[in-house]
Amino acid sequence: MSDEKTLALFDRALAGQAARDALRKLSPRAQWRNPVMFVVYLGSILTSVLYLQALSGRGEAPAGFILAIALWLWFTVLFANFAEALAEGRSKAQAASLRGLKKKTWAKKLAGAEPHRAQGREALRFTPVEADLLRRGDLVLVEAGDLVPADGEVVEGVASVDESAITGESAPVIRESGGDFCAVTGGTRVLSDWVVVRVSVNPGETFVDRMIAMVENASRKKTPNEIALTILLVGLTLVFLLVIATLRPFSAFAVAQSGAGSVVGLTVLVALLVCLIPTTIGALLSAIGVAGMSRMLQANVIATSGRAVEAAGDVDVLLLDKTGTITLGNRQASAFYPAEGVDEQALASAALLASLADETPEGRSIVALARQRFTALQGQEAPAVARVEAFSAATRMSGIDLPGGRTLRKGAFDAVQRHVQALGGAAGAALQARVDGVARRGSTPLVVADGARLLGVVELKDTVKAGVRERFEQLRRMGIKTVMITGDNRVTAAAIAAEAGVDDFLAEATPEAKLALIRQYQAEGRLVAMTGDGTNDAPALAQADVAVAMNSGTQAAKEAGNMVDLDSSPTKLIEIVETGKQMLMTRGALTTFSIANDVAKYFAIIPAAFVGTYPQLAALDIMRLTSPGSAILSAVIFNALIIIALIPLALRGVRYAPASAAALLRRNLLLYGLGGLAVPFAGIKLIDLLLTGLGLA
Ligand SMILES: Nc1ncnc2c1ncn2[C@@H]1O[C@H](COP(=O)(O)OP(=O)(O)OP(=O)(O)O)[C@@H](O)[C@H]1O
Ligand SMILES: [K+]
Ligand SMILES: [Mg+2]
Repeated sequence: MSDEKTLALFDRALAGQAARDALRKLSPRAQWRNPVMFVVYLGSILTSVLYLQALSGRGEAPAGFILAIALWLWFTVLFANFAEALAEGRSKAQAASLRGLKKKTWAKKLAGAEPHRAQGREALRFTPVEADLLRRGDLVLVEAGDLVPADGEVVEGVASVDESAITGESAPVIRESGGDFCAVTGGTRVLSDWVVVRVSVNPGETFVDRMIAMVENASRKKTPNEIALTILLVGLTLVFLLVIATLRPFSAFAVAQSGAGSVVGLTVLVALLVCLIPTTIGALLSAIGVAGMSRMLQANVIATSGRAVEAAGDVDVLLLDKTGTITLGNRQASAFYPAEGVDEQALASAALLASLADETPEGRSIVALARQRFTALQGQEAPAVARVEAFSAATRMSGIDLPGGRTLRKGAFDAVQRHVQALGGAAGAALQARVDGVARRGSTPLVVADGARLLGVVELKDTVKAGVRERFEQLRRMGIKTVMITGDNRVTAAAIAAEAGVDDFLAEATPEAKLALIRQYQAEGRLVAMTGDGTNDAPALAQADVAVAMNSGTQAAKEAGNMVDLDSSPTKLIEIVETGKQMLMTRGALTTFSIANDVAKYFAIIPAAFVGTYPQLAALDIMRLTSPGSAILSAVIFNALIIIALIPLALRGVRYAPASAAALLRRNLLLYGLGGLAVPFAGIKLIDLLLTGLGLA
């Protein structure tokens, strides 16, 4: 995404909108959602009523004092609303720039919903329709220069697509049918060739729409950590409510004010309550959550649940796919190794036949290599095929059956061996050495069988991505274990794992094995994160705590995940984990600050309110504030202003450096704990001096 998304913290237009929204949120229904601030809200109403009462009663001094308290309580509520509205406004602005993709475009809708194996472009008949009339399952033709009219999957053809509208990367990407890179996003542009796309979502149900709805707080459910914290805050609030209620008869301050006791006394108690309950974190909690979500959006990740963002902060096991995540992924055939007594061309020809109907990148690369090495195979057309066996992660094999019973297969050695033995053939132990030789280089060996005969091995080269090793180092420092998962054989997996520097790996993994591994880690109480793009990843993505589906992946993978990475870059998982950690740390830091800064108010309000009855409380009056009234008013004013002062920190998040959790906790407790204790003393004293200077004390 382009950089306009990194909005200025107090973007003027957004601040204005947030101020208006803050007033709109004054409705009881909206206020009720935040229990701590709801108490302040009730306090504001109560003191406003008390002010009116004082107006009609004797002695005007208390009325002015009560009005000041009431106003600053209303400000406290408004500042809290403003913080939440500002965070939501920023996220909406970001999400809206994503929604900007939905340009009004036309679509070339094909008749029928099944991709007829067209004999090329001219066989395709289409009718132009409005893009937002398309429905899930429709087939559309997208040609070079066309905008992709809706999110979908390529079911026919290969094309290069410019996804810069969502990734900011102008380098075109290949989107093709059959592989794990088959998804296209509405609003991106096809640059070359043509593809038939099956629309995968109805308008309004795209991930962007779901993100916008969630950000608009309509569907942003509170996350477990937030719920736990809210329960703590509500508990604290109730404790102070009880304390204040029992203090009612003792507030001699009221009595000291000769007779206006009940009205002013009650006001003082409300002021005391608001200053003692955790309003600072209560006011910012929601803003911190929304800001965390929008930081995810800044990383081009659409989180479909707040819980996923938070879980990202607690993740301690990362499952990474080998092909396409740790390695570049477009594994290419690089050599044919015929078995004893088989000539290379026979091997190449069988491998070619077994791959003519194979849409995977591996299959295509075998056809290309065979044709490039043996011109005789150039013209070889697909024979009359009785049955195509498509590749699946379960069988780890693919091929064709010819009429007359001849079967051609290619795939993982163990899988093809079982296939050949089932046909009564030999296990081909002689090939084992060749297979291991290829695998030890980190390449994937595909064994080819013609009927019950093993013809030899095809080498599929793959390379580990640059920078992967350092990223895994960084994750280890954050206490996160990396595990490589691959359907590939053990020897290849071990070679790649050693080169990439992962902590552990699972080879010959079937989708069930991946699922079982996640469950096993979760049973040990760990939170598991994984990225996936293929349909075979769907069950595992559904099970993982943080499941990032590639935007280029299949719809099934995206539905199963709880995050979508628009850049489809598998190492994005690391950034996601860091953003999640940062959000949890920010929440912890501000909670610490909030609790700490409430302590100082004891020294400001308690002596002021009760020194009449208990003269020995004067010992607490270390701030030497001007008068009981100004002490209480200064505390209430500080209690409101500190919310505004902490909004930038809540939105930007605390500075995050990958270090061990213990070190980070110590730093935050010192900084925000001691800071929280000290700042209010200075703040309240300053306000008191200001009030005195203004003759308002
Ligand atoms: N098109 C294909 N035809 C036949 N066999 C294949 C094909 N593609 C892969 N294989 C075999 O199936 C095995 C499993 O493939 P799968 O895609 O599940 O895992 P992978 O791509 O090797 O690794 P990863 O799980 O990281 O994607 C491969 O290691 C290879 O031996
Ligand atoms: K408070
Ligand atoms: Mg794969």
